[in-house]
Amino acid sequence: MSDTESSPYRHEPVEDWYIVGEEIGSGHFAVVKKVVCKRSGTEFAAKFIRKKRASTSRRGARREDIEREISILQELNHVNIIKLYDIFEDKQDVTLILELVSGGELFDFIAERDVLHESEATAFIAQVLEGLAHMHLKNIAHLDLKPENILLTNRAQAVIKLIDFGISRKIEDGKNEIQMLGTPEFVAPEVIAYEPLGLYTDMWAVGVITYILLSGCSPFLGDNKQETFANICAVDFSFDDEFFGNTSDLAKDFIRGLLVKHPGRRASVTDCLSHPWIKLFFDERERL
Ligand SMILES: COc1cc(-c2ccc3ncc(-c4cccc([C@@H](O)NCCN(C)C)c4)n3n2)ccc1O
Repeated sequence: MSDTESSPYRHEPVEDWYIVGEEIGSGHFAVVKKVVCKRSGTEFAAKFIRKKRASTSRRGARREDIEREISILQELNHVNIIKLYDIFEDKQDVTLILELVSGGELFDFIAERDVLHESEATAFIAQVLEGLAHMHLKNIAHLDLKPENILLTNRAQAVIKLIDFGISRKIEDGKNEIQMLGTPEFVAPEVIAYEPLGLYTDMWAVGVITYILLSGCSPFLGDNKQETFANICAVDFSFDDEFFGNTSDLAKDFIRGLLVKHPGRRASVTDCLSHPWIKLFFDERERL
């Protein structure tokens, strides 16, 4: 019996239930399209994941990777994490029906603004931390956190949504021997050193993202991947006055607590949520 026939996913054609629209994005072995539910008229995002056809093929996603991403999405339920509503499967794709997020990527928001005010940055980072806290409580690490994988519901009072759980993992007994690579600019030293990854690997990426939000610069980016990796392993970063001259000491302290080589000494998501720089955001939200 083929995988398709025995799988628990819906085997009707997606097109029977959804009007498939424009492509809104793409990732590894997947394209994301806007779709409209024929019955309700509601818009969703559909992630069409191309399946590997033969074990020797280099194209397509492995079944165990698809099933792992689905299992992780099914376990998560948080306002800052993309919601999974339905799953279809046919001969060539597994298709995830997901909530549609219309404000684009944080990456583009930063590019348009160059730098953000600290209050804007804390508003984004606090929500990333709340989504991560939900994941880390379930021992799930994202492992590919970067501005392209943080979407905004709108550009005004933006709610952020974490996406792309394609390399996410359940972390058993605090670490995982998986060998994998996220995006060079955002990977932690343990990823480069092929040492065990953990929830702490996400926290390094939060430090890099915060640094970028406040300065428009990437702390470790070199002229090539090797140089970037060398900068990361040396934890070679600084708060150049040209970009951080007006940044608070609290913000720099928050970043310093995350860009720490030893995973055991790196700030956890709980440490970050109680950091004074982030507490300012929550106190303000309480007050309003
Ligand atoms: C759950 O995993 C994913 C969800 C999505 C997703 C879900 C809902 C949704 N609403 C709007 C969008 C959207 C809008 C613009 C660009 C992208 C995205 O493809 N860019 C992310 C790039 N990333 C995968 C490196 C996605 N999405 N994307 C995209 C990739 C994923 O791996």
